[in-house]
Amino acid sequence: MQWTLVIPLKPLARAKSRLSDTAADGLRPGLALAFAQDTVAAALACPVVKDVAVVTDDDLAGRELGALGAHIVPDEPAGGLNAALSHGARRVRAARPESAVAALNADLPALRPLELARVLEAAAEFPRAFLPDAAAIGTTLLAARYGAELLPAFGVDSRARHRASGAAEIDLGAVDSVRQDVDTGADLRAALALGVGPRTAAVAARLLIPGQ
Ligand SMILES: Nc1nc2c(ncn2[C@@H]2O[C@H](COP(=O)(O)OP(=O)(O)OP(=O)(O)O)[C@@H](O)[C@H]2O)c(=O)[nH]1
Ligand SMILES: C=C(OP(=O)(O)O)C(=O)O
Repeated sequence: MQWTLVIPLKPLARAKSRLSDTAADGLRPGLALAFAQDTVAAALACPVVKDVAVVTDDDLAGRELGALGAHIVPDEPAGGLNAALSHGARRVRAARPESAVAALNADLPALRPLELARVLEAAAEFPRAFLPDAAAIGTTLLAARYGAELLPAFGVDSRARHRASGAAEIDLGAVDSVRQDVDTGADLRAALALGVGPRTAAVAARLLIPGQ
């Protein structure tokens, strides 16, 4: 099964506010863009990913991620993360109704294409499935096969909401790179320890990160 990924991205100037103690205001938009670039590049290199749609209103991010090969969908609902994801999934299926779609966070700078493939192959066993984040509280990926609606419920405590919605929880070892979202300085250190993509590595080298 081949998947279309829907990746949401906030305007860079407002992104990653919880990293303000790790990256100064002047560096944070570039860091958020680097996370998104490394996430999109790894997603496009995944053998079971057919294409990637990024839902964003950020002009610079749209240009840079479009140059990597993503389709850019404007965040027309402007109603937050879940509205953006539902909109992206509807757009994908308006063009190709048979699409298998999966929402993936844009803050996975350590993402490895073959780990993503294992997660999507596991998701293909269920109408809807999700992967909990590294903290085991949130979600990094929510998948819906042909015939199932995505019904995204991301945000604080989304693991419990996705489970309650009937989506199957994917329980796989050795997929840390798909689970390691970066919200805090501690998350960034964990991602650096896993090994991040080249754009994040270049920006992170300009930050003073204790323990690095
Ligand atoms: N298109 C779109 N994407 C969003 C929106 N809100 C959040 N996202 C994206 O959804 C994913 C998870 O978002 P959060 O972790 O809640 O937000 P963040 O900007 O990454 O970090 P914080 O500012 O620290 O909350 C990231 O890829 C965000 O860029 C939105 O309103 N529209
Ligand atoms: C939006 C979510 O992630 P974050 O922890 O990045 O806010 C989520 O886990 O549903």
